[in-house]
Amino acid sequence: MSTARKHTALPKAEILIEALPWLTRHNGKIVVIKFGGNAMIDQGLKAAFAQDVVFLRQAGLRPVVVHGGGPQINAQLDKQGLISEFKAGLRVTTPEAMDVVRMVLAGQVQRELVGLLNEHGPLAVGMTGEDAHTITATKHSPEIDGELVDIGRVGEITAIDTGAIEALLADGRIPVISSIARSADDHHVYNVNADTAAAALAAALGAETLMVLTDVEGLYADWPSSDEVISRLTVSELEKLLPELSSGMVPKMEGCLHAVRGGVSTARVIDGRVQHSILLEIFTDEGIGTMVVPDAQGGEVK
Ligand SMILES: Nc1ncnc2c1ncn2[C@@H]1O[C@H](COP(=O)(O)OP(=O)(O)O)[C@@H](O)[C@H]1O
Ligand SMILES: CC(=O)N[C@@H](CCC(=O)OP(=O)(O)O)C(=O)O
Repeated sequence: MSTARKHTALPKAEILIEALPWLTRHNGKIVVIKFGGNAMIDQGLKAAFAQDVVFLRQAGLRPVVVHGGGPQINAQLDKQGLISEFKAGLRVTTPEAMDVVRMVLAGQVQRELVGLLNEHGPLAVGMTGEDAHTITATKHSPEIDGELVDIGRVGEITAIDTGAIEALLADGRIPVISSIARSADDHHVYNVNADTAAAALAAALGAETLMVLTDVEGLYADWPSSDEVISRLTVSELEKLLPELSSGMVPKMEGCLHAVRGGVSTARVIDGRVQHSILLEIFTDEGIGTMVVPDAQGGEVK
């Protein structure tokens, strides 16, 4: 090799070596990555997301993707002249709306992500929570102002069967999961918030990390008046903060709490609008978003 080529290759070798302790520590670990519909802004970002996920897989981790699609569902409901309404942060899902949710999540968003991942090899396999009893739910009626409210076909998760996901992981695949559940009570399918589904899957799979990609930098301490991001907090600190949070952040942070309480080592909310945010989060010591850790590891609310 010429001296000039050695010179340009050396910084690249140093970058790879810097990642070695991290790669060694996380080898074989499951990482659940939730890609929010609001973070799927353009083709470039989606392609970079796919590259990051494939990179993790090729580096020896076992990524599982759970995707959202709220804005994409809104657009399709709009086209069909159906109303989009949210209560307690959840979509009021009539039987007609459920058909649209299922079509958009499983037939559109999931297919697109599977396609992007599979540009890198025969890796991704798409499924919904309906498949192989992966997610079972019962009808969810949230309490609003002290009253139980009927919001239609919205599911509350009652059981997770990780068998199909584990079989795919054992086969070296990347499962890409839509947040739709089957019901054990009736023959209907139910709409589950994708953050909630990702967190429940992370806990059930014994994942090392849950990463939630969204359209903000992380959890803001005093939203919307300030954009100061809380970089790290413990589950107890998060629990105290939960009642103050508003709509979009509620299922995300409840999910992070559930995941870490369920044994996941860290749950992170990161900015999916930043290209390669997954790799940035992993390869920078302090991370780029908000990290939720168990109480034993201590935190700081900034
Ligand atoms: N404390 C907070 N910190 C950050 N974002 C917040 C906070 N409270 C509410 N939000 C809102 O939550 C939104 C993210 O949730 P959501 O719209 O459901 O995204 P996604 O499609 O990624 O699930 C942000 O865009 C912001 O408007
Ligand atoms: C019950 C409920 O609200 N389900 C969500 C499922 C999709 C989702 O969660 O998408 P994001 O992650 O992009 O918000 C919905 O219908 O919008």
